[in-house]
Amino acid sequence: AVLCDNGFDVSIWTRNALQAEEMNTTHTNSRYLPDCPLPSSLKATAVMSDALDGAELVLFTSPSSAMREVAKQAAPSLPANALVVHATKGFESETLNRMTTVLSEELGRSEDSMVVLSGPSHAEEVARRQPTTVVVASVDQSCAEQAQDAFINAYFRVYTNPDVIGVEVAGAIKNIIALGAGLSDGLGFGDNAKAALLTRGLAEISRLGTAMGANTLTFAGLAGVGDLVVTSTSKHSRNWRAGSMLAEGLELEEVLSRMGMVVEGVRTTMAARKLAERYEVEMPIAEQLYQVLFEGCAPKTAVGLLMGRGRTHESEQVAQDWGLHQS
Ligand SMILES: NC(=O)C1=CN([C@@H]2O[C@H](COP(=O)(O)OP(=O)(O)OC[C@H]3O[C@@H](n4cnc5c(N)ncnc54)[C@H](O)[C@@H]3O)[C@@H](O)[C@H]2O)C=CC1
Ligand SMILES: O=C(CO)COP(=O)(O)O
Repeated sequence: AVLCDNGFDVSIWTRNALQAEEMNTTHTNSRYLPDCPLPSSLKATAVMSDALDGAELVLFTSPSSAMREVAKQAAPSLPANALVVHATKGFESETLNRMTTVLSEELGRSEDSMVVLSGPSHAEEVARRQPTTVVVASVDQSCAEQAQDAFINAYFRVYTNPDVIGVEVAGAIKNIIALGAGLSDGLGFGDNAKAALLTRGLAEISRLGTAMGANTLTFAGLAGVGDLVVTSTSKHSRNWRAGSMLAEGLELEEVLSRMGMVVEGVRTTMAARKLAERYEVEMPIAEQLYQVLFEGCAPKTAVGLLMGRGRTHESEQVAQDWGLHQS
């Protein structure tokens, strides 16, 4: 919708021909974005090569679990000079790769030319043209600027950032904390608990991201604290909603089937546990979410374990998490 508003000729690909027909005829997507009219100039197709024909910019937005499969299908028809951008928030479960790595492998392009678009941007609000700010990150500044030029407009403000690792890690891990925020709210805990979860959650994001090579400052920006806040507090957030349903005592499978849309934080919790081990960082909130999601731990027990952790000294921890040296 943003690219249509900016005057581009936009084709959207879906594997579902009926959905393509609905988008072309009634200009709606009732299954995934109800009550949001789509631009009448948007063309939908279930034929990948038609969607990619002559494309100058290709935006990949599948769930992380489908990124490799979708990129594989796109590769043969991808125009050589098309700018590749993605807006997916997660890791590949099997390899723990970030999405730019998956795209680079499948598309045979340099990872440095890939762009990631991230930040606090619920689709429901963007489609209604409500003010939204995002980041486009690429190692190649000219690629980031091309994406910035394409997307920026009066209601969609786009910042560039060279820190692809930081932007991708922040976008993925905040979903775990948002699940935790939904659980906390669902359990009836208050604003104090949520503030603690967000603050200590940001410390975990920063700790892992920095160990993976990110610039710590990215976590203070839109892709970091910005997206963490929106996903942990918005009524639109699927991760938050999934967390609040878990607090009601529903089984994970039941929650996912009721959601009917991707809840990236679930797979990301598994990935984060492995990444924490690989990079030797502590992620106590992610670990407790793992226990609740996959090991049958009662949410209240998990909260008790978090609250009862060994005593520590905040400024030393903050300095470490944010890569600062204390004098
Ligand atoms: N919805 C939002 O507001 C935002 C979502 N994101 C990210 O975008 C990604 C996608 O999220 P949503 O579109 O919201 O999810 P969704 O669950 O609403 O829609 C996913 C779409 O992908 C399709 N899909 C699933 N598996 C597929 C496969 N194997 N091959 C082809 N198509 C497949 C589904 O049919 C559906 O059309 C996620 O990583 C999410 O974190 C990022 C920013 C905002
Ligand atoms: O990343 C998002 C908003 O920036 C979307 O979050 P949910 O997947 O939890 O809806």
